[in-house]
Amino acid sequence: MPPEETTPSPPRSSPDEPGRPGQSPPRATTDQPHRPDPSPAPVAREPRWHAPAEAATAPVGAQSQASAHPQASAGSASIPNPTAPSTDHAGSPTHAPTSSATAGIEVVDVRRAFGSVQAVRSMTFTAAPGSVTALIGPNGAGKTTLLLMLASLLAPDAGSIRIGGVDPIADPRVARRVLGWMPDVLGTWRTLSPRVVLRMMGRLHGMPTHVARARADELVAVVGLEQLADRPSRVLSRGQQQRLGLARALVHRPRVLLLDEPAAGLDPASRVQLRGLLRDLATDGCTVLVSSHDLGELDEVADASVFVEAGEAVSGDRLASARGSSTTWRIRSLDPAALSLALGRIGVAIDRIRVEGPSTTVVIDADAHAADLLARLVAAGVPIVHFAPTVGDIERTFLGLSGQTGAPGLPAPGRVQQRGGVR
Ligand SMILES: Nc1ncnc2c1ncn2[C@@H]1O[C@H](COP(=O)(O)OP(=O)(O)OP(=O)(O)O)[C@@H](O)[C@H]1O
Repeated sequence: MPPEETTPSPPRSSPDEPGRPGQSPPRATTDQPHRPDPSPAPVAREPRWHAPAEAATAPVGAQSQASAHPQASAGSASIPNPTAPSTDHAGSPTHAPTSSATAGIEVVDVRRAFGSVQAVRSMTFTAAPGSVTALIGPNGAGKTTLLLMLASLLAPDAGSIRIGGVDPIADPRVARRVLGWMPDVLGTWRTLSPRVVLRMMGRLHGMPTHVARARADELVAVVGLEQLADRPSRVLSRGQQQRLGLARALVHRPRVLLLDEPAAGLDPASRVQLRGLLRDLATDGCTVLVSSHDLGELDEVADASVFVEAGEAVSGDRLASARGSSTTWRIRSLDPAALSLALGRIGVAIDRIRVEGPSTTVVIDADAHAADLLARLVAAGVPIVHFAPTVGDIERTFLGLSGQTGAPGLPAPGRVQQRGGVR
């Protein structure tokens, strides 16, 4: 059983260890009882929370619904592949058998209602192994409901789900060996320390005591909780609880990782570290599906994205239209006057240019035109120090879907008047 279901009633906080607010068990999002957590699993070492900077800043791949682009990240060569055939602590196979063709997430026409509320209307998408897929949508779109169904904690009314080739509804015990689940709010034993919580999770996953102990020690370091590892969990801050929640999801080295708002409450440095960890896990072959409202974060880490609106995946046509044909680029130069002059000489239409403090923004129709403009500015001797879109692909698409542009005050890209040298 997951800790939130088996957690004994929390004792009162002692005076020297005051409990933190908001540490009650997770919100009830289902109308069904949660099922037991996944069982055992194997393996060796782990990508670290303190990931290499280059992995943390890996560029975003092409963002497209229901497509994924496995992306190699630097600094991960020594990390073992969690999808490799594995054995249990006695040397016997423990993972559910999966083929590479079915190792990711497959969702076909999944539906779920709560009474008269159709939370998930019709969801179809895939998430590929070795990639981070973003799950994006406004409040109430159905993301958490979908994740609960993927995590085998909520039965769909209709449709088909495969997690690593396993049907989580028909075969939840096997599915739970494959998947790791990090809910948006951590439910845990408030009086137990993170180290003990992780040991218990290891034992619940079927690990022998000494293996569970070693795994807990390892994970405490992976998520950077060494200093608090032996304090009661109730003293953890929101961000520290997130770290423990992630460690808990990783205990059995899952091949599919489902994360609901994992960066909530994390400080900026921790967010960078989380991105590095997720990239490393994906590089190792893990299928990572992450729901978040932090579109900038997702733009940094995701290889693919699934946009959800009113319980449905947004169609490719709508996504293409939402992305629009133009992008606003931000340019900074050591010599702003030279930049303005050069933009005029190159023939950029005045209505596409906007000066915003030390930056200049320019609406440009295509990446190739942006590259051409940059080359011309450099050739003109303008000392450029920054040249990038004002928002990432995911954010631009989300804003397009919600009818907003990425740059307040600028016309919507699709409505920019077509004149001037750079489109
Ligand atoms: N247990 C429940 N009983 C009744 N309605 C529910 C239940 N869980 C979710 N809903 C409803 O289903 C819809 C989808 O909720 P869900 O939590 O999946 O959205 P979400 O996309 O995760 O939202 P958010 O981004 O705000 O977390 C909402 O209208 C919500 O009110």
